[in-house]
Formats: sequence, C-alpha cells, structure tokens
Amino acid sequence: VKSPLDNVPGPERTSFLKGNTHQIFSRHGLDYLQELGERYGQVVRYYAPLGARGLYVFDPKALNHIVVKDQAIYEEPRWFIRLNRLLFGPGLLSTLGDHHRKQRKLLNPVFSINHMRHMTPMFYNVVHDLRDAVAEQVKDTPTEVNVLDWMLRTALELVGQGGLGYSFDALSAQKRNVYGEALKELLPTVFALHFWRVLLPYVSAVVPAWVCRAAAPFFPHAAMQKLRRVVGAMDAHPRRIFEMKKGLLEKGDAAVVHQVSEGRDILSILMKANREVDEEDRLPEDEIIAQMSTLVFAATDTTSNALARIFQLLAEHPDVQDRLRAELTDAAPDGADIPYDALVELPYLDAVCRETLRLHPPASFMNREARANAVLPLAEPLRGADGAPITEITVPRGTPLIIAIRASNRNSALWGVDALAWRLERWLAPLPDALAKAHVPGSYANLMTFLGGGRACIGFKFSQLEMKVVLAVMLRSFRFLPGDKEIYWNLAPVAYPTVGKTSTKSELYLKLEPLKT
Ligand code: HEM
Repeated sequence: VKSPLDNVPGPERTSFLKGNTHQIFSRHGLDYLQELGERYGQVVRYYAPLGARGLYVFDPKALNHIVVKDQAIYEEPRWFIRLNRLLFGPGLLSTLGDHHRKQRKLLNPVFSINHMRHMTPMFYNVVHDLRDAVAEQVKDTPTEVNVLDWMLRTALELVGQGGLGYSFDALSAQKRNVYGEALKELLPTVFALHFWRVLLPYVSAVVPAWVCRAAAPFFPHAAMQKLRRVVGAMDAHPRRIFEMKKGLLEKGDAAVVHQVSEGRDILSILMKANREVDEEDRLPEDEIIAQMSTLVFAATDTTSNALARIFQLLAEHPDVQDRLRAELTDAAPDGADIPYDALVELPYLDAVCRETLRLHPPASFMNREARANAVLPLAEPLRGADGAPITEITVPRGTPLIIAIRASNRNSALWGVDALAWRLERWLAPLPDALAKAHVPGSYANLMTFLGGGRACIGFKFSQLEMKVVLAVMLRSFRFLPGDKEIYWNLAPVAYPTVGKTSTKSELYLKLEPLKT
C-alpha cells in the first residue's frame, strides 16, 4: 500500500512484520539511531510493524509543532497511555488533554524553584547519608564501587523523602533495596516487550481486565512474567503511604510536620492543596495515589543513570574532575553545604550537568501518534525520493512519530562540528547562532532532554538539584577513577549501563578513593 510518507527518505525494512522497529527499539540500537539521523536528514521515514510508516523527527520546526503548537494532535500513543495506566494508575503519564492539564495544574506549584530551595536541606541530609555509607565501603585505598547502585538508592530515597515524605531506608548498605531493584528492571523489561506492547490497546479493548489479570500468569513469555513480578513489588508501597498521610492530615498540621520531610514533601502539599481547591479541580484519591507511583518511577531511573554517566565521564577526564572540585571547594572552603542559590549559580558545575544531559540524554526518544491528519512544516528542506525538495510533510492520522531527543541534542547543524564531543567550554561562551535561531522547543537549555510543551518533565528542577547536591558532596569526599570493568550503555526508554555488551544487569563500576579533609 502506498503512503504519502514514501517520498520521505529512510531505511529499507528487513521484516514486514516488524518493519525497522527491531533495529530502533533494540538495546543495542544507540548506534543505529545515530546513523539514521546522519544518513537521511532531520526527518526520517521508518517502517513500523505490518507495513505502517512512522517518522523519526529532530527538525527543530517540526519538533515545535509536535510538542507545542499541535500538541493536541501529536498525543502520546494509545499503547503508551494504556501501559502506563496498568503500571502506575491514572497519573500524569497516563492521562491526556484536559484531564492531564487539570492534574498538571495542581502539581506544578510543588515543583517551583521556591519549593526546591525549601527542600535543599533535606537533599543534603540524604546525600550525607550516601557519603557516609560509601565511606564505609571505601576505606583508604581506591576501591571498586557500583556507582549506579548507590545513585539508584539515593534517587529513590530523595523522591521518597522529598516526594512522599517517606523514607525507603534505601541507603543502608546491608538492606536489599527491593523497590529500587524493581524500578530498575521495569523499563528494560517493557522495552523487551516492544512488539507486544503495541497490541495492548487492542487486547484491552476486547478482553476484560479481569480476564487479562487471570490469564497473565500463564502467558508464555519470560519478559512478561518478569514484568508481573516487578509491578507486584512496586504496587505494595503507594497505597500504604497514602493512607498513612491521610491519617496525618486528618489529625492536623502538627502531625503533618512530624514526618521525615517536616510536611514539605510534594505529596503532603498536594494532598493539602487538593482539599482546598474547588470541587471541579479536585483530584480523586486514585489519581493522587497514581501520581505517587508515577513520580517515584519518573524520578528514579532517569536521574540515577544521568548521575552514573556524569561520574563515569569525570573519572575519564581527571582534569575536568579537578577543576570542578576546585570550584566546589572555593564555594565553601570550610567544607560546609553550599546553599541553594550559590549552588545553582556555579558555572562549571552547571556546564558539567548540561553537557552530559545534552550528549547523553537518559531518554533517547519519546513516542507520539498523530490523532488527526496534519501537516508538519520543516526548518530544513529534505530531498524527496522523487528528487524534489520537501518543505512540509503530510502526516496521515495514526502515524507513529519518534521525537528524536538524542539526535536533536547532537544535531551538528545547530551545535557545530564538535556536536559529538563532551566539551564543557561550549556552555561557558555564547552558544552558536544557528542554535539560537532554531528555537528548539526544549524546556531546558535548548535541549530536548526534558522535552518541552505541556508534557515536559515536571521534575527537571528537582533532578537538577539532586545532581548538583550529589556532585557537591561526593566530589569533595572522593576521587573518582576508572574501574577495571568495561562500561557499555544500552538503549532503553532510559539508557542504562552494563558490564560489557552481553550482560543484561544494569551496573556501573568506578574506583573511589577517599580524599583527606
Ligand atoms: C535526568 C533526569 C530526568 C529526565 C531526563 C527526565 C525526562 C523526562 C521526559 C523526557 C519526560 C516526558 C515524557 C513524555 O513525553 O511522556 C518526563 C516527564 C515527566 N517527568 Fe521527568 N525526567 C527526569 C527526572 C525527573 C524527576 C526527578 C521527576 C520527579 C521528581 C520527574 C517527573 C516527571 C513526571 C511526573 C513526568 C510526566 C509529566 C507529564 O506528563 O505532565 N522527572 N521526564
């Protein structure tokens, strides 16, 4: 069957059933994605399953239409919404349109800069626990440490205390971190089911939920069975925490402030605000509970993998590590915690975070689906298969689209010929003109890392603060050196490191050496 997208350049398919999806949605797919952008241009036609055509997009004007101007047309795919609803309930990642806007309106204030400033002492407390626990493991000589595991524990504890006012007790080394382990396995497992997840909306439209649940234990697919175990481990916490909070709120303010977070956590504030808003803006209980699972999930894997990547790069670039440590030491020569406003202003620290999140965005892409026929205008014309220039693309209803986050961040037409290099200096000088003119719709530093528009990451300031506090404390206590084990980064909805290419276990080892204070 012909499609208007056939004129857009793109790869041949190697399978009618799967199209190119087994190349794109593969754990070894990072190089393939890089090649797609380099070979075909800023919009690439690919084959989705069963002969359908999709678009892989990083043209800045087209991205603006997808995430801002026409975001009502380019919605999250139906399978994504269904899947998230099964995993987390009706939270921010599972709702659309007005329903999503209403949830977002209530949640936005708790992610403000002002609120982050208030939470900073709590962030430092948690990260001091991290430092002390790692110091136990690393006595005098450089010792190999699974940095990813510590970052995962820290991210979980921070979103626990800052998000839910609840301690997962994730930083005690003796305890297994069951919740964190489940979260870490979730995305690679879902990714391994990429072919099946697309069928989800159709299956759940005809098969009642109770039949799905009853049949699930017998489904002969290892990843599906793993997913059931992961969801089981994740499900246990949120409702229990919610009931505990509700009890505290009913007892009054004094009880609310008597929690690990002193009542400053996102959930306490959200539940309080929810009582005070007009009836029509109020969220039902199941949606509040769903926000908790959504937040814990969205905050943990992303930031911990980003931090592990930063430490890897700092170990590989000792000159950068030394300069960053010097900036941190100068900011507080007595070794004290650097207050919020001073911390976020440190230029080199900011450059390290931005440059790593540019070159290695944790989410390499996000999926969308055209819910109506649309026209996608381009900033940079493509040469069509018929030889004529294409300045806009007619997108038929139902077309799957991939927002190519990583390709946009690495676009040499915008970032310059050294776009693939990790070069901090680019942030300490004016950015290239081409980039300023392109108006990339990312909500943070011309990057698509946290996306943009109405579904941009709500937690990006939380995540920034977390990274900066962790770096500020850990770099003043330890030197990070390369480990002996190979580090291989796998593509998944959130990229993760393994020891070598064949292992599937996410871990990242570096050597840490304690610094004399
Ligand atoms: C480096 C760290 C992070 C990255 C790269 C990241 C990236 C993203 C991206 C790309 C999206 C858009 C998803 C979509 O289109 O469906 C998103 C959404 C979201 N993020 Fe983050 N995120 C990070 C950290 C966090 C943290 C720390 C939190 C919470 C404290 C958080 C909470 C959320 C939530 C709730 C959404 C859904 C927003 C909505 O649909 O309205 N994220 N994030």
